[in-house]
Amino acid sequence: MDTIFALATAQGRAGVGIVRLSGPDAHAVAARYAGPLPDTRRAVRRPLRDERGDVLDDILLLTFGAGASFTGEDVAEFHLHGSIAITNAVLALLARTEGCRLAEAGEFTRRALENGCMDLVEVEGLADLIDAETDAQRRQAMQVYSGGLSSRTEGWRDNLIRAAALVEATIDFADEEIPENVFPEVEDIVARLTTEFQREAAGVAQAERLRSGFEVALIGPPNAGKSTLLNAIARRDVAITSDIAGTTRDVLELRTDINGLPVTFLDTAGIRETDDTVESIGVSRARQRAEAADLRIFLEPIADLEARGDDIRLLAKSDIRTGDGFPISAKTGAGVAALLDKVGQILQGRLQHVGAATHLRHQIALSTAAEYLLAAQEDLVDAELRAELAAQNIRGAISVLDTLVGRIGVEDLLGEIFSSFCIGK
Ligand SMILES: Nc1nc2c(ncn2[C@@H]2O[C@H](COP(=O)(O)OP(=O)(O)OP(=O)(O)O)[C@@H](O)[C@H]2O)c(=O)[nH]1
Ligand SMILES: [K+]
Ligand SMILES: [Mg+2]
Repeated sequence: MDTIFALATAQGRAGVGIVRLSGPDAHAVAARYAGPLPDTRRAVRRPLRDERGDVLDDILLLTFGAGASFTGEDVAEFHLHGSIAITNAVLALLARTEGCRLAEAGEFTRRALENGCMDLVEVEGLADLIDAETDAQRRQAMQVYSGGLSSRTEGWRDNLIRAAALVEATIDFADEEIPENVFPEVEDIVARLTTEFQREAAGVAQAERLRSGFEVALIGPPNAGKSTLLNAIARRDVAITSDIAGTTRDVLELRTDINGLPVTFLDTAGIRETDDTVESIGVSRARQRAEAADLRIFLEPIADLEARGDDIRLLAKSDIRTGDGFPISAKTGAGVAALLDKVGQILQGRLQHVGAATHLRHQIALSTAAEYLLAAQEDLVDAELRAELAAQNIRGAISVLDTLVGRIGVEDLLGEIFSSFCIGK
């Protein structure tokens, strides 16, 4: 097994830069360049010298023992002054060191997984945590990372193992007398978990949206004030505005954070019939993006674009108009904060159905497990005759749960999961 190393902190100039080593030689290499090792988990200040004895930096040295580190292996950390020259010199020194090599993307985490320090779901949670940009994203990632789904899965698995064992007992003892009728309990477990898996799977779509960010489209005819509203939301001049109808052609994206939710507002071309080739491309893009968005804000109704459930209908330019709709004046700013609150509330409301499952991979696994259990429910209708099939289907659901947490079939999934990791994680 190689000893791997990488810069664990971000590239570039910073107060501190941390180089992490993991593997069988991690401690020996640390001792060779930074003097005698302190006890594990005790930080000491040391000169870090290259092979000629030249001091590269004055560092904080920290070690972790195998079995009590992030990767499960011996680990050493060099806390360097975060200068580009220092980190480069230290990385070059380690690259020249026999038995050491630069880690691949995600390799530290992969070792943690292989050594049983984390399961697959926790690895996904860690990736989400590192990618999190808003508070709600951080909370969701933290819940996955800290094992919410993993422990739920453990519980489900225990229940299903019991259900399968009960059914199998009726097969094994078929000729003898069975002490009691076990099927009501089995039916109960299977029915309960079917519902639970379906409910969990249904929440994933919105959890995915929270990770990728919600899109909210500003829609209306030309000159309705969409671009002026976008600028008011941004509090700066993002979009060109004018009293000329057809000013906006491309879709403009504005990333915002509304009460911890990642929300991208889309300013779009005013929707109308037009002979102008470029404008008509803009209009069809506006329609497409409006269709796909999580929420639409209509500055004025559009005849052939139906508003859906939560979509918001504005009374735009409320400083010069009266009528129905949520009053907004992008010009004076009146109503803009209230509109953002409303958008935040609507999107937050959609997250209430998010459970412990948050990735498409979880959704697929839980839906598949639910299908096995539905089949088992059918078998149980005729339990005396079809006990064997019922047991098989319950076992099928168990093995899907095992794949979910990476107990089996991990290799197939690793490439995909680790593709999102950076070097040093
Ligand atoms: N009085 C008033 N005028 C506004 C308001 N919002 C926009 N306007 C004016 O309405 C005109 C059109 O504004 P835009 O923001 O360019 O409208 P748009 O919907 O983006 O137009 P297109 O990009 O052409 O589809 C400009 O002259 C704005 O100054 C408002 O709240 N009050
Ligand atoms: K305009
Ligand atoms: Mg515009």
